[in-house]
Amino acid sequence: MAQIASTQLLLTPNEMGMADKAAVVAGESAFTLMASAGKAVADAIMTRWSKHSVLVMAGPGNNGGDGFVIAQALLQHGWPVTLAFMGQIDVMSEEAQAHAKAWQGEWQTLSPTQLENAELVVDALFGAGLSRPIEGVAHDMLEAVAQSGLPVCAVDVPSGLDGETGQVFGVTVNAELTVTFFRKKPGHLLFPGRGLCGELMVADIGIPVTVLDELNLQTWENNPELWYQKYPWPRLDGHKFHRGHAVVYGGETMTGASRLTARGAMRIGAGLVTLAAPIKAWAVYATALTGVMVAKLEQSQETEDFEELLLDSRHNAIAVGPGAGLAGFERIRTRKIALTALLTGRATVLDADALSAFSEDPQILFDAINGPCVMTPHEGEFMRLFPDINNSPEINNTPEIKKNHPDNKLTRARLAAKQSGAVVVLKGADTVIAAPDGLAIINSNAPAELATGGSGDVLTGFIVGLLAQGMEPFDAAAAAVWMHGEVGNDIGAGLIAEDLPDHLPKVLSTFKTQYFS
Ligand SMILES: NC(=O)C1=CN([C@@H]2O[C@H](COP(=O)(O)OP(=O)(O)OC[C@H]3O[C@@H](n4cnc5c(N)ncnc54)[C@H](OP(=O)(O)O)[C@@H]3O)[C@@H](O)[C@H]2O)[C@@H](O)CC1
Ligand SMILES: Nc1ncnc2c1ncn2[C@@H]1O[C@H](COP(=O)(O)OP(=O)(O)O)[C@@H](O)[C@H]1O
Ligand SMILES: [K+]
Repeated sequence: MAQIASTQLLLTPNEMGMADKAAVVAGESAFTLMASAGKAVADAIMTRWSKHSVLVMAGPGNNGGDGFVIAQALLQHGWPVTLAFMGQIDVMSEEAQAHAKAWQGEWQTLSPTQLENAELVVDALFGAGLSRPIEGVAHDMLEAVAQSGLPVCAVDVPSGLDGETGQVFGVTVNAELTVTFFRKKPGHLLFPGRGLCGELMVADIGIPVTVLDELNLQTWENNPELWYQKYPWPRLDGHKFHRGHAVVYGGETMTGASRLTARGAMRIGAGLVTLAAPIKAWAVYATALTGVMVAKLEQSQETEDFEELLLDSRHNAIAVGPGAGLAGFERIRTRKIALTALLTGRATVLDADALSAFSEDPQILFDAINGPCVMTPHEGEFMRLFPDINNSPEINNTPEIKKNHPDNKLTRARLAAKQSGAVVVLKGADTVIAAPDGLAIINSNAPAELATGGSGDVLTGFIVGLLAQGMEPFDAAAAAVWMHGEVGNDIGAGLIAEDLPDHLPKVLSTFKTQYFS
């Protein structure tokens, strides 16, 4: 995957530091890298804004070094520039000192009063080297910038934002534009970080792509580049059995949920979809569904009937959870149905009630996962199923506290995948898809309109539909999440879950034209 989609790789600040060092070892000069970084930001500023009175805030490390380059470039183009420095020049890196010496304007010491005459702020206080919450004058300054409402261009990250987790260390600013270098960082895509960066630009500063080979990177931003080659397009000589047969379990009360799942599975191309439902609700399903077949599960022997249905090995992918039921005895039935699905060893998606039904003893569920499995919890379901990951004092107190901090959504999803043996799709505005072996993808194309009842049920349908067509769980989950986001964008305002499956064909056509013609 790394070679196919190198542009989608995400580097933590630490990994970016390693890439930076490897580039220097490979013959790039640190001075030139910093010059290119600063120039890229200055160019972006001059493209976006007309000549304004600029305040460049330069911090004590190389982020501040970039600030000196930016200030000088803008000054040379006739912009009125004030440079506000915080730090000690003689302890800065050689390249930062060299660029600081090249600054031909006036120096000032960082202070909130400098905002009075500013029309635009360049934030080069802290970048990848942020190591603790911001305090003192830097804190006051960032707070004053935030309150001023002035437009901000952030260098690498808005200062205070942790590029690894997307969390804020004490205080930060809301940037209108963020220019980062070489590759994005997870913190640019994970909330709240994503909401603080404004428009995000990635500048090529001359770091050779070959440095990535040495880094064993495992995190990507979701994009078809990652999985389009494995996408199961219908074969010219194919028939419906080549496209798999998905089985969706439907409960007795919330019948809409599993119907959305079944329709999602059909639309994404499963050859056949059977919805298996308890007899009490059978008529509802049978009346409402046309292309989807409905199988009856007799009263008091639903699990046995479900098991029997699955004896047919053509039923190659199963979804359990949407509308499965948690009230009273339904909870036990949902558990049994989920375990029956997992026992077949066939590709299974577990969502919603199939996750919550195991909140008291999740290990029973994890022990049953021996085949390809995708779990799609939202935050609430995740908390119920993985309380250890969220609350364990061990996790909060390890030396790697930052990496394992519960606010690190990427780490939480990875730990959950490892613990359960399933691909975990931790949903939200910044959905993370993680595999038990540590590979992870952050999704970034989903619009807020997707936050509506039933939208997750459709996602489950997309995933099971791709699994039925033979896609591997990690790829199927990534592809489905991306399609879901694209469909959401396509529909836009007014979106309801029912629309999602029926708008998929348009998104699929665009995808097909782009990647397969
Ligand atoms: N990657 C690339 O390819 C390239 C990267 N480049 C640029 O380099 C940047 C990374 O530079 P960097 O490593 O020097 O870190 P940076 O963010 O400037 O801060 C470190 C300083 O801040 C201090 N400090 C930390 N936290 C603090 C706090 N809360 N409150 C107060 N102080 C605090 C810390 O002090 P210490 O922790 O050591 O006490 C240290 O002095 C990167 O973001 C990008 O802009 C480009 O130039 C070229 C190519
Ligand atoms: N603010 C948001 N921006 C983008 N996508 C979102 C947002 N909130 C939720 N989503 C997506 O919408 C879907 C909601 O799923 P879920 O919470 O299971 O809802 P339901 O159970 O009603 O189907 C998920 O795919 C999630 O990633
Ligand atoms: K910054």
